[in-house]
Amino acid sequence: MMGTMQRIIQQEEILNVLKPVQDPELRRSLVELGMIRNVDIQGGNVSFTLVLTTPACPLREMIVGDCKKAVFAIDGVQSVEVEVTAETPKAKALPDRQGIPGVKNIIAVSSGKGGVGKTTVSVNVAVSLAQSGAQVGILDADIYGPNVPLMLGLQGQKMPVRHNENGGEIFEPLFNYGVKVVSMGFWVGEDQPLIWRGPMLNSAIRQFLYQVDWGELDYLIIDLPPGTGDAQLTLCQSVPLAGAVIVTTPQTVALLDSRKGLRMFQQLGVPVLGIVENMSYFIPPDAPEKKYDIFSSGGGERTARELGLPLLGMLPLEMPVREGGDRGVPIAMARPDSASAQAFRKLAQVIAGKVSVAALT
Ligand SMILES: Nc1ncnc2c1ncn2[C@@H]1O[C@H](COP(=O)(O)OP(=O)(O)OP(=O)(O)O)[C@@H](O)[C@H]1O
Repeated sequence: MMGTMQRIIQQEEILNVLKPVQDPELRRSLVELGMIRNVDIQGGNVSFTLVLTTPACPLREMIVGDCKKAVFAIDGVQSVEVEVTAETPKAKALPDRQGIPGVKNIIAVSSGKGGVGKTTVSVNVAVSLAQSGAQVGILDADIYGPNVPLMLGLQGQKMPVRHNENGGEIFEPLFNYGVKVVSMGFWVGEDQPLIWRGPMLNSAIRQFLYQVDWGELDYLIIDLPPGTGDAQLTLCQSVPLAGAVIVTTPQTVALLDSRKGLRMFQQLGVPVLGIVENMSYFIPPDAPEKKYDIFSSGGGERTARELGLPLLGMLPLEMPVREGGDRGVPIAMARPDSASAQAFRKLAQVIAGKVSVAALT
């Protein structure tokens, strides 16, 4: 450009305009949280890295937009390039709980009664988190009906075992759709009836938590058995849970049962992230634009309000969800554009967001 001197933009200016931009969930400055890194200025071209607190950040686009707007306000800026990465924070330690080395956040998925879709939610949330780029594991602790192997296409497989230098057994998780998987089903066979009681149950659960080579995980999802029995107690008292999610359907009975679950978590000092309403409405396969409230509407919302918990998500009842489960290809994987897959993805983001906020505040 003839005659005009190009203004030199300083790194300081970039950080100054970014300082007022907040992480909307944490309500704190991105700069102060250390989320802005590697600021680089080449003439009028600015680039930097935005380090989110979870790869499944629900507000990614909004934060990037806010950052760009702030930087473009500086005189002389011609382009802004934002590279987005994530570093998931580790859940807070809890007294008398033993964490799993390398595992940052352990999230329990529970339900008051069976058949409400707890396993379906666990596997689809796990797959959605993995799709976002997170490192994810799932522990199928539903000792009475371990369905995770079936739903993740790993039925009939066995977990490899190796021995450490002291001769102790170390289990290797299986792996599919980006998720490390451990299930009671890999150990005893899915159709083998087993009565788990007292010390045997406790030691089996502890083995699956602490004798598995989980590696580095951002999220370990635990699919709990339904109800509030011994297995649930052992799990909640062993590991420092980042939070529990309660899955319910809109029916009144299911809702009543959720209340018991909530009380159990509260008594054990486990933070409850909120309620998930599954089978909220039916989407017919021949008319995907329609919605039918089969089990009445607003139940999940009402319960969430009564229990003082957030409603984390409402999931449709759709035939491909069940078919995907039976075929061993979760809907989040098989049909990522379907209404259900989108609802699972959104749910996974909401859970990840809440877990990160809890870890950092
Ligand atoms: N949103 C949905 N749409 C269609 N089918 C669903 C949905 N959620 C769950 N199902 C189906 O309902 C059945 C029960 O679901 P699932 O096994 O996930 O429940 P659960 O609560 O884990 O049961 P349990 O713990 O008693 O074994 C499965 O066949 C599953 O595919």
